[in-house]
Amino acid sequence: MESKLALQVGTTLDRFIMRKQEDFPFATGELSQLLRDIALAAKIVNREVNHAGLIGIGGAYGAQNVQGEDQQKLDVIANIRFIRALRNGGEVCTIISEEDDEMIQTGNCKGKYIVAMDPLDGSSNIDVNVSIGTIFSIYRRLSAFGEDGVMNDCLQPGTQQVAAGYVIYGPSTMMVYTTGNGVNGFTYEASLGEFYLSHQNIRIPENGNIYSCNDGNYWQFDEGTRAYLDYCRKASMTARYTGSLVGDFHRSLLKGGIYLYPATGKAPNGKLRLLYECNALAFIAEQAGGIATDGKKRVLEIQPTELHQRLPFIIGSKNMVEKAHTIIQGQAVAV
Ligand SMILES: O=P(O)(O)OC[C@H]1O[C@](O)(COP(=O)(O)O)[C@@H](O)[C@@H]1O
Ligand SMILES: [Mg+2]
Ligand SMILES: [Mg+2]
Repeated sequence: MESKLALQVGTTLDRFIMRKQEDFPFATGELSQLLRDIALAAKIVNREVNHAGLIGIGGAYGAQNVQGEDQQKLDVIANIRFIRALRNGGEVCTIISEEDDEMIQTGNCKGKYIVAMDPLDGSSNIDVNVSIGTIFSIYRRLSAFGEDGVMNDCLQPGTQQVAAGYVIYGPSTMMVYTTGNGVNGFTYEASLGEFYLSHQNIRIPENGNIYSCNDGNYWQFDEGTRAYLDYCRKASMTARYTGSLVGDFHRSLLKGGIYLYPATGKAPNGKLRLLYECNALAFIAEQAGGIATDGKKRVLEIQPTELHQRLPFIIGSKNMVEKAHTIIQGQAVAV
């Protein structure tokens, strides 16, 4: 048995998963296999994202999803790829997807896990070659084996996640995830078809100088949020907003920063979805030393009531999110 040396940068994702499994004497390998299934689907979607313009899979699909958003072809293709990989992998009994109104039963009644996913995040950026992503949350089922998963299995608070992560399809493709023991990032080497450990034990800087928010909504935000954005400007902080949650969060994770998608007149409950966008990133942020809230409450403690529920979202460096709270809640004035 190979000695328990620290895992080196350049370790394959497969080996990393295997080695981490050894840390759990009672682990039975299903979660490890599920993480591999997600990585497999990510490799396929990565290829399609890279070639979208060449093989005519850019652009609109011509239908709307349950959110009333126009689906892009890649939203639908990524959804199919991930569902297929999770179904064939056999570890998942039920899937919640941004692109499907209802729970998706995979038929794997012995499957231990529930996956909530945003198959393609940042859809408005697909055709303009800006980073996009996939977001996933993994829960253990609560209901008895042998049956399909039920709504209760799917409406668990974020604190119950056993693993969560995202894939970013950008200048390089990376998979970043946590199983509750820190956050690690793997970069995809397409010519070898492997993800390699490139960012070990990621810690989000407690402070940063970058704020990320769709400023075009400024006059739709409440007074507190406007006061915080005024503070960011007066403090000459740097504004960065790509319009892809995964891309904007990934930058904050590595460099420090804060991302906000507050409630607006158009989206009074916020735009982002608790089950398959915010819970996963909140788990990652907290595991990396950051904070994620709905402006008041810790996202992970929110009890979900609907599959596609939305919430206002603030996430990022600890001191920056705390500062935002004090200004937004009117306990401090902008400088
Ligand atoms: O265009 P807006 O209103 O700024 O919204 C951008 C936000 O919406 C999203 O695109 C929503 O995610 P989807 O693309 O998965 O629907 C986020 O990635 C992004 O942060
Ligand atoms: Mg999304
Ligand atoms: Mg999406």
